[in-house]
Formats: sequence, structure tokens, C-alpha cells
Amino acid sequence: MEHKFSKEPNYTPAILLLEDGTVYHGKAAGKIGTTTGEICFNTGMTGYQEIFTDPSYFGQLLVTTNAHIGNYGTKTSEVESSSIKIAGLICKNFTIQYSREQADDDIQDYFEKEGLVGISDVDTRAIVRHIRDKGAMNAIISSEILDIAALKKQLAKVPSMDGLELASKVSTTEPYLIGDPAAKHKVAVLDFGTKRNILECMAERGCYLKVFPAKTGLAELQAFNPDGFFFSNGPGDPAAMDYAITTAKEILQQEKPIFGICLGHQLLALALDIPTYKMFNGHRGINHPVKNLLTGHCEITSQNHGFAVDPQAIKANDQVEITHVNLNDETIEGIRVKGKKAFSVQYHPEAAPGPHDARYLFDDFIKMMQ
Ligand SMILES: NC(=O)CC[C@H](N)C(=O)O
Repeated sequence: MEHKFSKEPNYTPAILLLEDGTVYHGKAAGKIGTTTGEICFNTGMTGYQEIFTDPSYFGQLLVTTNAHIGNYGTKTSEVESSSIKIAGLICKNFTIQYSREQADDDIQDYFEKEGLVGISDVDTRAIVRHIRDKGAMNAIISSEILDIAALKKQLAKVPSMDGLELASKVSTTEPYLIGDPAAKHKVAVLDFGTKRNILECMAERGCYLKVFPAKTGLAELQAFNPDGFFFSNGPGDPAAMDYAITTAKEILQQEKPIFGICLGHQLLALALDIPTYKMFNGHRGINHPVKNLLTGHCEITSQNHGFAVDPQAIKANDQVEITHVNLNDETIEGIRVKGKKAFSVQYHPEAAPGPHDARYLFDDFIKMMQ
């Protein structure tokens, strides 16, 4: 096994500037450059590469509360999509020294190849406390421009996540197939930025999947003759996705099983005229407790979202039932449509990484197609 311990440590200074003017000084991590996006934090203690490649993070600067990034290297197979999707990384310790036999690369090489700009050696606990008090906001990281006034100018041009349509930017451009063509169930997947492990959870349960670009209309989806429809996770504001809300409404008329995860859950709600809202701070981590109201059981879940569905609108809507709630803040975690085979969850039952408590939801979807 080749360790790259001999590499010179990188001491290029870097700056993180938040929209409210707060400045943090640290060291460059990854590519030397400048990057912008909405700052958010994930509290997961493992699975950094899966997080970096999760398309739902597109347009976001990620703060990892796990103090060590890079210590188990990177591996080409441990990805949720074909490339890094976060817009930048903010971490405490960024190390090129990894101690995993199976790793393919160190994190610095990986970031350089993927063109990702980051900052390390900043007080991530202080940053998290700051954004937890002040709410979601935009930020800029730079290891090439160290002039605050110039960075402020560039940051001012970054659009707010509220109202931003991003799913079509990470969706597949061409349809593709996954699984065994002879499998029992055919699922039409609307790809708004799907995580690979979600598709695998369905394929390994006997589904043959056709994954379609975000803007595919009903006729093309129907041509696959699916037994069920799946609405994927993805980045951006669901309310800005008129095209997907229209298609979801049409799919609801088909009387075929529907399953939605995260952005897909929000789109199912919007198709039922339940609005979404931007949260003060999102949920991102792998230990979020959720109560299943149908069974009374609690499950520990993996989450990554900054928007949520409006609880009051659901309570006023006699078509929809709440199936899951978050035990930390009582936000809506799952819904189902009364009298139809359609349900969705705000969290990530594939949990890659994370606890597998919620994988039964894939089995529920399969049962619905039987
Ligand atoms: N993981 C997701 O699908 C995220 C959905 C949406 N972009 C949000 O932030 O709430």
C-alpha cells in the first residue's frame, strides 16, 4: 500500500466570508481558487465522500462537524453520483494521510482532480453555532483572493437558495436503465439528482428501473409501461420546479404506486397543493429521530434537506395523511395520499451512510406494486 506521507503540507492561507460579514481565516484545502454557495452543516461522523457526491448538495458549501476529513482516503466506488457535487468544503482537519488499505486516493488529489475548493483549520464548532443562530445564508471561500472587500462584492452576486431551480442541472441528460430487465417490477424514476444508493435499494429488491431526465413528460414515462413511479431527491427549491409539479400531478391521476424521497417528497406535497417553505436551518446528519405514526416506532434516520412541507396545509388537506414526524422539531417527515398508493418521506431511507432503520420503506413500495 502506497502512503503519500511524504507530501509537503499545504499552508496556503484561505478565507471564509459569510453573507453577514463574519470572516474566518484558515488554510486552503483542495484546489486553489474561489467558490460560493449557501453554507450548511452536516453532523455525520462518517461517509464524507458520499456526502460530497450527493447531488442534493449542489450549490452548497458544506461544513463538516466531524473534525477529521481525509483520514480514510477516498474510493472511486464510494460515491452517490459521478462527481463531487458540493460547491466547497469547510472543515477542521484536512489530512492527506489516510490509513485504509482499500482507499484509491488521498483527499487532496481527489479534490484537485475534481476541482473542489475548500478551507480547513477553521473553528467549525463556532461556524456551526453561528449559522444555527443566524440561519441559512450564502458564503464565499477563497484561497486566491484574500481581500475582504473584493470577496464581499463577489458574494453579493450569489443568488439565494430560496426560489432557485437546480435539479435540472444535476439530472441525467439521457434516460438509462438499471437492474435486471426480467425483474418483477418496472419503476420509472424521475431523476432530480438521485443518489445512486437509492436506485440500488430498489434494484436489489427486484426492480428494473428506467431513470429519466428531470423534465421528462408523462407520455415518455408511460412508454416504459412502469408498475410504479419514483420521485428522487435533489438540490434547490422544490417550489421553483413548475415542470415537475405538473408532471407529478399528472402521475397522481394514473392510480399507480408513487414513492418520493426528500425533494421527491416535497414535489408530491406540492402536487397536492401543499406548499413548502425554507427552513431556518436544515437537517443534515445521520442521527435524526423520526416517529412512524402508523406503527408508533421511532427510527433513526439520515437527512439532508433545507426545505420542508407546511404542516398546517397538510392538516387542512383531507386528501393527505401525516405518517412520520421529526422528534426533534416536529417537522413533517412523511405523508401518504388517502385512497391512493402514493407516499413519501423527507428523510433518506437508503441511508448511505447511516442507520438502516428506514429501509422497510423500499419494501413497502415493492408491496404496493404487487
Ligand atoms: N436531499 C434532498 O432531496 C433535498 C431537497 C431540497 N433540495 C431541500 O434542501 O430540502
